[in-house]
Amino acid sequence: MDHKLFDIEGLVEFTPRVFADDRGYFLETFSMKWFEAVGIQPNFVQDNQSVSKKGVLRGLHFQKPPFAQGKLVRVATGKALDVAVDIRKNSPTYGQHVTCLLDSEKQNVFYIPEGFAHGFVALEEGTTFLYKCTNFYASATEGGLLWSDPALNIDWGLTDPLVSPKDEILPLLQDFDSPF
Ligand SMILES: Cc1cn([C@H]2C[C@H](O)[C@@H](COP(=O)(O)OP(=O)(O)O[C@H]3O[C@H](C)C(=O)[C@H](O)[C@H]3O)O2)c(=O)[nH]c1=O
Repeated sequence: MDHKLFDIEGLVEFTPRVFADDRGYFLETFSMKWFEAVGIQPNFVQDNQSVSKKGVLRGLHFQKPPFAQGKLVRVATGKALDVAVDIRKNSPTYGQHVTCLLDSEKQNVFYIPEGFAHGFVALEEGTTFLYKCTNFYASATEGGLLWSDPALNIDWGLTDPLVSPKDEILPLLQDFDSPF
C-alpha cells in the first residue's frame, strides 16, 4: 500500500497493490490499516454508488455538521477527476482545492475528511463511482458550492459538463458562509 499526502491537510491518496494473474486481478479496496498508517480513524457507516455518463459532473457538495461526512472515494470502472475544496474557515488553505484522477486501472482511492466540498466529473462512459461515508445521508443538511466559480479556479478538464439543475444554482465562494 502506497499513500500520498497533499499540501492541503487531511487529504490522502491510497494506491493498493493489484494482484493480477491469468484469472484476472484481486485487490483490497479498503483497510483500516491504511488509516492507522497515517494516524486517521474514520468511522465509515454508509457506502454509496453512482454511475455516470461521460461528462457528468456531480458536486460540489457537503453535509453540514453534525452530519458532515468524510469520504473514501474510488472508481470501480471508468475514470473520474475528483475534486476536494477546503471549506474549513480557519484553514490556511481555505478555498483551495486538490484534484485526484481516479482510475479503475490504477485502482487508487482518495480520502476526503469532513470540512471539504466534494465533486467529480466522469471522464469515461458509465463510470462507476463508489464511496464510503463517515456519516449517514441527511438531505436537510446538504450544502454546496458552484462547480464553475472562477474564485475556485478548478480545471475540470472539460468546458461543458452535464450538471444537474440543482448543482447549477449552488452558491459562489464569495457568497458562502462555511459551517466548518
Ligand atoms: C447522496 C445521497 C443521495 N440519495 C438520493 C437522493 C436523491 O434522490 C438521489 C440522487 O442524489 P443526488 O442528486 O444528491 O446525488 P449526487 O449528485 O451524486 O450527490 C453526491 O454527489 C457528490 C459527489 C457527493 O460527494 C455526495 O456524496 C452527494 O452529494 O439519491 C440517497 O438516498 N442517499 C445519499 O447518500
